Amino acid sequence: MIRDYSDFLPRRASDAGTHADLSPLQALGWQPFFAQQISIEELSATPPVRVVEVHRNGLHALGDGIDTTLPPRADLTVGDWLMLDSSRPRSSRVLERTSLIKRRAPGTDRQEQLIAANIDTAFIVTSCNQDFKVARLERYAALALEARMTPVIVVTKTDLVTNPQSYIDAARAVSDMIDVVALDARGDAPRTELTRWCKPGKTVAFLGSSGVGKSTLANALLESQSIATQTIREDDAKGRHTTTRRELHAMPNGCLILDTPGMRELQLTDAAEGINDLFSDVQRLAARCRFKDCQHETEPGCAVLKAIDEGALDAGRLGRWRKLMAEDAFNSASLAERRSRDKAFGKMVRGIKKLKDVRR
Ligand SMILES: Nc1nc2c(ncn2[C@@H]2O[C@H](COP(=O)(O)OP(=O)(O)OP(=O)(O)O)[C@@H](O)[C@H]2O)c(=O)[nH]1
Ligand SMILES: [Zn+2]
Repeated sequence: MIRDYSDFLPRRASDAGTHADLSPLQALGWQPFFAQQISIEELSATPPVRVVEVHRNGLHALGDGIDTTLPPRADLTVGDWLMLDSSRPRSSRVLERTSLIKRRAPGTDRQEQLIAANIDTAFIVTSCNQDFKVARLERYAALALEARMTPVIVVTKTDLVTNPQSYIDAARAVSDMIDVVALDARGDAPRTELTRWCKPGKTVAFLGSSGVGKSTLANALLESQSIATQTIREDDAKGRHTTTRRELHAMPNGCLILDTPGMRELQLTDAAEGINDLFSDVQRLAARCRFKDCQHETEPGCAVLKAIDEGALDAGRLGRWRKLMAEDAFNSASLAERRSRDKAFGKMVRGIKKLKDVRR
């Protein structure tokens, strides 16, 4: 099948404005952070390529004059940079990432699933309807902070409610470190409101449930209709999971955009730091409790309970913090368990092999 990648590749410099200054690699999001990891010899033997799309049969990767498909690899995801070893593509070295989004895969085997790598800004998208849930915003924000991305909350569908301000206020309460943008995703607003995070050579991603307008926002920034969108169900405002692939697209100015499929379930794993960063208000209070190991339940001298009593902290927020910490601890512990089990199993297999070799 021949695909048209013209939509991915940045347009000619003449209609791209600032993008004229970018080298072909920079136009794919190449940054000094990656260049620092390689030697000149490595660069000439194995040129860098970026995974721009993940599909079932492989990974589509682009580089300077390179357009190739690599076999699928569980340790690679969209946005990754690797040094392409054309004789042994499977062994191509993956460069250290500036950021990595992962989650615990849905289902019973608590495998870690890589969602995207090397994203600078994460637009966390929700709408002024039943999708709007503070707990979900906190979950995504903790994930973004843990992944070392800049989170920005985008509240769409402001045109569908008479009082969008209540949604905006609730979104602002998630963290005073996180910017909140509220808009109608279908008009010019995304371009005027979101472009300050969309600089040439940077990579931004849209995260959020199905139907909240991620593809609509991406299309607005891409100034095209290349990503399909679909109306949501009227009864519960749920989307129809229109976006199924994870794929990078280039904006006319040379910023890269990742549209992700709506995630039905987002379980945090290894995200304690992100959760702590997001709930720094609770952390700050907890530091003032009389007991170091205060559980903020019934202890005397508990600064957290005092703040709730005085109305300075919302009891719901404390409850959600507890829940995320517990979930993260559970998922991380079972992941650690699984890793050590796999290690022990590997050791046993190697042991048996050795034994066989000796017997031969
Ligand atoms: N009125 C209104 N409709 C919007 C807005 N943003 C998106 N929509 C509509 O909501 C529906 C879903 O939008 P999409 O952009 O497909 O949502 P998505 O988040 O990409 O959904 P998935 O691809 O399923 O994950 C479409 O019919 C859009 O036109 C908005 O701000 N206002
Ligand atoms: Zn306490």
